[in-house]
Amino acid sequence: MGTSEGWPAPRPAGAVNGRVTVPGSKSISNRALILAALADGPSTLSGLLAARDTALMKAALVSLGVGISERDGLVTVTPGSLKGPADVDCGLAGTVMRFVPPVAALADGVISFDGDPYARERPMNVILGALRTLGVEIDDHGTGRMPYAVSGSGAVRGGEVTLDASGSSQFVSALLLAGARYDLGVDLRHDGKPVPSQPHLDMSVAMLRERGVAVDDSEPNRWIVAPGPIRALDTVIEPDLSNAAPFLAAAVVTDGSVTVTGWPTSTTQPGGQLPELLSRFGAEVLLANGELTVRGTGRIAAVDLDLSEVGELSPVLAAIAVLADGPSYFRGIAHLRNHETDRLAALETEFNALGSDVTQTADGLEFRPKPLHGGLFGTYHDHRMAHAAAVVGLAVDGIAIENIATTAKTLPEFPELWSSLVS
Ligand SMILES: O=C(O)C1=C[C@@H](OP(=O)(O)O)[C@@H](O)[C@H](O)C1
Ligand SMILES: C=C(OP(=O)(O)O)C(=O)O
Repeated sequence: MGTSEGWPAPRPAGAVNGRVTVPGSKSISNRALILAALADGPSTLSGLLAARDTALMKAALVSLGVGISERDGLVTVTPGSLKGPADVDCGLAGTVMRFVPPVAALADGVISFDGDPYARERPMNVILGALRTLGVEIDDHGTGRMPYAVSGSGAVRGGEVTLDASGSSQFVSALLLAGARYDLGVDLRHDGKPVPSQPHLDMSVAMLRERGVAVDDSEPNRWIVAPGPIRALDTVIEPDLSNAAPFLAAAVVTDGSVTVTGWPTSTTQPGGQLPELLSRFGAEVLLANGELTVRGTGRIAAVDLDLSEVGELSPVLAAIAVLADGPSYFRGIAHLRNHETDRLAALETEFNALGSDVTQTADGLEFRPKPLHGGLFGTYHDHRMAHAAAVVGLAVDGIAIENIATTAKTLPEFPELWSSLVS
């Protein structure tokens, strides 16, 4: 697996038909870990994702003094008194680099943060600036980027802060998740272009409320988190619906039928929009008995989609769009330039290298489908670029995926799950 020539993407002879079960949601897992670490007692988490991003989150919390133990697939988190010094490796995980500094601010001591080389390119200035306004001392050598150190004094004043979260919803989520533990809570206002990824904001608010925290989000672009305890909660993590996307896309691009088990009846995950999005591409979708089935219909329809709420689905949806029967447009995703890589540039470059005609716009992508040929698809340390390559590889001979191991960020089993579904 993963030679210098890349991982040969499976190219099935016919339709892909099958069932798949995907592991726990990255976004819910890392929120559950943070909230359990800040809670008023131990919490047991079932179905927690085991992947690089969650391993980094667990290691970060343990280094701050939180107890985490695992038995029979259950993870028990026992809050401890948060202390430095500690070094936190963020890898390339937005949820670690954004969500942990507001927790580190509650520790007593200096907590230093660094990560993968590209992590230093991902914007942090908004969250670091907001934390300073809330009374936290941070040294980032004046860069607004990694590496940085948070000097905690064991408590954070909190209170009012205005920030521009148009670059990432994670700036807001980060402050909401820790905010109840600040002396004054937080009263957060967004001022700027729209905040992307509304489902992820709803996820943060819902998970806080489930743990007894009072959050007022009734006014647009304002979130008030009351100070108070975060209740410990034993919980079951939903499957990662964004990681289900490539498997469902396999049905769309091969005229097959794929069922994902354990589909929640209601969810705050952006993947909850997949049934609607995939039907826009012409697929038939059936959500019944806790399973989602997607069937290809012999036609991949061109689309014009605003993906601002569901940006992380864009790479896989782009792999469908390059195979569609006409030009497609993705809008509202300028912030993807701040993800694991500049995803707009990466998708444009890699699909065009296969013969497509994809162009970046100010806030999205335009696709003019062309016959594609094989080649080595670069992934830029981005799990979802690898997923996109695997999807297009179902329909085009000779696609190889560079560094398939990058899928370990959120789904280490991807190569095996993919091969067993599509081969
Ligand atoms: O809060 C979260 O768990 C996430 C929020 C989103 O970030 P952006 O708002 O930066 O896109 C999403 O893309 C990311 O994969 C996970
Ligand atoms: C943007 C993503 O990740 P992160 O949590 O690192 O921001 C993603 O998983 O698509």
